[in-house]
Amino acid sequence: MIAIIAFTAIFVLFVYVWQWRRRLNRPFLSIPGPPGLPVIGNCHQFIGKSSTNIFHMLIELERLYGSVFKVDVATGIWLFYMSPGDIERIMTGPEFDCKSDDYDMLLEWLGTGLLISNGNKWFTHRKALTPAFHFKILDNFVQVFDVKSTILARKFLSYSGKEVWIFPLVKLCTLDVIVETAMGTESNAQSDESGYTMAVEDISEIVFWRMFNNVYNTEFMFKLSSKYGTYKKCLETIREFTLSIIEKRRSTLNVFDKNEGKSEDCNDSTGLKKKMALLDILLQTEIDGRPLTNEEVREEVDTFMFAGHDTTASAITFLLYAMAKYPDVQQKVYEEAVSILGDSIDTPITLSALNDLKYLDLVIKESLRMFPPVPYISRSTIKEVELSGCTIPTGTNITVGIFNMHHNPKYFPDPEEFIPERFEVERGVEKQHPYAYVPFSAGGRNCIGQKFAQYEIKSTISKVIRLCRIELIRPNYEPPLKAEMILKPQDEMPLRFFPR
Ligand code: HEM
Repeated sequence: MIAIIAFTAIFVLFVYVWQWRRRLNRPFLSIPGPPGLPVIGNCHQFIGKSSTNIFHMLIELERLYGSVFKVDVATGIWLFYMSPGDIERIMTGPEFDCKSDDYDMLLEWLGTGLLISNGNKWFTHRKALTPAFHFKILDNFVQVFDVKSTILARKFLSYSGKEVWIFPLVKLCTLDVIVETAMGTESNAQSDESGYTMAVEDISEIVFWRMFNNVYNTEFMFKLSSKYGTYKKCLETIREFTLSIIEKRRSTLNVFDKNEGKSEDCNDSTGLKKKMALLDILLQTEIDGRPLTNEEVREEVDTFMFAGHDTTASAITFLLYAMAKYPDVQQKVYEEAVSILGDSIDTPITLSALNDLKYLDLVIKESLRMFPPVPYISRSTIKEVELSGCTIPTGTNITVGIFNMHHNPKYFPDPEEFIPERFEVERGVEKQHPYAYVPFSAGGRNCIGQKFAQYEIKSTISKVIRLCRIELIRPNYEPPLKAEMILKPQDEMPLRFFPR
């Protein structure tokens, strides 16, 4: 009797789930995608897969199904878009302005900082924080970029031509930069080997693993998993580091107040504080008619620390690799850097000199095309929308494949060849479709740190290249890639550096 009741209950549940999933799938019938199983959809295809495997699966799915496809993750359908027309719609349409559910996995770490927040909170914070990236402010940061990249270049040379795993070293450098600029706090991560970057590395991997693993999607199951302990430890390390930075800056500002403004941070003739840090805005400005709470400050600091160091580290790492792989490009970058900045690395760099490095601009663009630091971004529809001939219901998760689009031969002929000249104005590759090349995203939710990143990358590369000649560890070495939230070299990118 009990067996019959249990069997009937399971059967009813199965029919219910099956019907519910049929309704869920109905709007997307015209969109192609890999065949799935009746109740779990494509979930089983992601279980046990590493971030490298998942990245390759997404590339393969695009090859099989084209630039629009779906993946059935049992609790919903994920739509993937990889053509410029659709991406223009998604990046500029207010109905796509909301971040998708998978960003929820970041909530405990980043809170609702600028990257994840939506609606009024996002709008007011974005407006208040935009001045922290004003041209005049960036001008003050160039000196920090310069000092920190000199330390990095000297570290590379200290390996005397032996193999160096550059990604961890570059991350420490970009961490120093973001802490000393945006947070206005002295940082020596390159000499003190901060545990922060390792914690970010581990937590990013865990968060990505959860995004594609439906079993551990729920809090309850995640807490039972073997990764939960590491996750909590990482959070603790990150939190401790962030709070110490906020505390240090608060004390500096208190001293500044007591000295009635007589400090290194005095106003200059433009009326902007000479070293007004993003953190100062967070600590001193009223948003929505009130100061930010400690938790709101912490969320933004965590957000900017992460978004501002891991992305630029990825960009610089792949650029150094590209120059090692293409010695003729490296030579041209070197010659331009010496002709504009001189060969003495002690001469301070200026923003206007960086603007004159035109060939380096092309090389950076090409590297961000081939290796976009943010390979995928996700949104959720806030109302029913038409996209690519399909009516998409409210609350559907949509992923934009920046990496895939940047490698599409239709928009970038010979996409696997490194050709900086394709970005020359006369060739007009960017004009062909303005949304075919979007390493910093576009529209209202584009990267607030784009200019900051571009100057930091330019400053770092022009410094390293004037001090070092870069070589691959062996001819034709190709780094295996992994894509979590950030595109990374799976093996930490080994390269060799020799003095000029
Ligand atoms: C090469 C370096 C960088 C790249 C390729 C990059 C790329 C991007 C992309 C694609 C987005 C959109 C993300 C999404 O929609 O989910 C974004 C957003 C963002 N980026 Fe960057 N980023 C870089 C550097 C930086 C830096 C240096 C900072 C801070 C100093 C920064 C801060 C942010 C923030 C706060 C957002 C969220 C903006 C918003 O939603 O209003 N990024 N970035």
